[in-house]
Amino acid sequence: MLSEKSRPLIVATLPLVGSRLGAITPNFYRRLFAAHPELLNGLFSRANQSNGEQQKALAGSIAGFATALVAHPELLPEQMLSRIAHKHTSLGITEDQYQVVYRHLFDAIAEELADVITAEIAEAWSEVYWLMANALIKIEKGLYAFQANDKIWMPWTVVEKNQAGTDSITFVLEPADDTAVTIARPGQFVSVRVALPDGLLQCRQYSLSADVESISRRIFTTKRDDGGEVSPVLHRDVKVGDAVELSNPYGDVTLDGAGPVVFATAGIGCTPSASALRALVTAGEDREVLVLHAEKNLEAWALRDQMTADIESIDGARLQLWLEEPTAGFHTGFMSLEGLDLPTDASMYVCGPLPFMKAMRNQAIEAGIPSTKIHYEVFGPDLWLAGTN
Ligand SMILES: NC(=O)C1=CN([C@@H]2O[C@H](COP(=O)(O)OP(=O)(O)OC[C@H]3O[C@@H](n4cnc5c(N)ncnc54)[C@H](O)[C@@H]3O)[C@@H](O)[C@H]2O)C=CC1
Repeated sequence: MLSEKSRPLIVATLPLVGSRLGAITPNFYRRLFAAHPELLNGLFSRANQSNGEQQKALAGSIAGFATALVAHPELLPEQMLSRIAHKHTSLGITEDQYQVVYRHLFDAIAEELADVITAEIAEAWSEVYWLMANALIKIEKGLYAFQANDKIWMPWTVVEKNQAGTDSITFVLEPADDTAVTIARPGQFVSVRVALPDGLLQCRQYSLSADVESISRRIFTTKRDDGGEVSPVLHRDVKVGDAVELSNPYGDVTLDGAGPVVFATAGIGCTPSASALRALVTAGEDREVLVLHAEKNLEAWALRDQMTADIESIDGARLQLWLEEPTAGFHTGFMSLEGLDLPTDASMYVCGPLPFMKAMRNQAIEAGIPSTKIHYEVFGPDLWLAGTN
């Protein structure tokens, strides 16, 4: 809980700190990587450092956390913390790293706010930082303890590499050693760590796309991002028989409970809903499921065969498709919920490009689905949660 002493100081300085975060976060990362260059090898994304997205996400989450604390000093923003904790654990973040981040972040704040900062203001912001850090440390300990092993990275052997639609590939992997495997939940992701051509280790999170309950294989599907660093290596360089490092499964946007479900997905964002559909089929669970999917054209849909077969075998499952390229029998253009018969008691899962998710969430709320029942998965730095709109 934020102390009564700190609260007015945070309220008074939040606009100023918020307006200077654009300078504070790059200053922080400069300091952090100067002192710990090893963090760039296998932890932080080089691409998101150079395009500035990591800085924006950090700035947004500090501001978002402080804003939430000021509004409700007795509550911690659980959903926000849970999302960050799942991402952190998939990268192997440890408790001691919070102290390292604290030192460099507060040195950066002291430098960038030198004209206004006082010892009292610094102390109030320290309190905010440690409220957030300690809450994350606690959640992350619980997530690590839940795993079947205490490893961060495990070697898995690629046993199949299958083209999936025009731009994606489905990788099927088997354990390369005898580390105990955690059973995943539908909707979860793993971090995948590969060496780039220049030797730097880099990780990305990919949703499991099928058979999440298996302990003998992992399946994920990834779209090639030509401007990216990791998916081109996976698509071009990783061959059947190669070992790839995977984390344990994480992610809190999972298909739980019973009742009607709406999946609204676009592009490669279909992967978590594909694993959820497969889980329903495996469990022999029939329930009302509305699958809404959007693509450029039919050929681009990475998991078309798997998802259409699974939808057909679930009693109560229906599919509606939007294609940007006009195609007979399907909606044309971007997805729209207008005029659809949405079950208003449904849980809704949204995944795809950020503008798509924002549009779907707004439209679903208009259509009467409560915001608490709308779940979304963001890949990459969490710019939406960060409140940058
Ligand atoms: N790599 C992965 O395994 C996963 C990636 N993602 C995320 O999905 C996103 C990219 O997916 P892509 O397949 O490349 O998407 P894309 O750019 O090919 O777009 C897919 C579809 O999204 C819809 N769309 C695009 N912009 C829209 C807008 N402004 N409003 C409404 N609808 C819009 C369109 O129907 C489009 O055909 C990335 O942000 C990625 O982070 C999500 C899940 C898994």
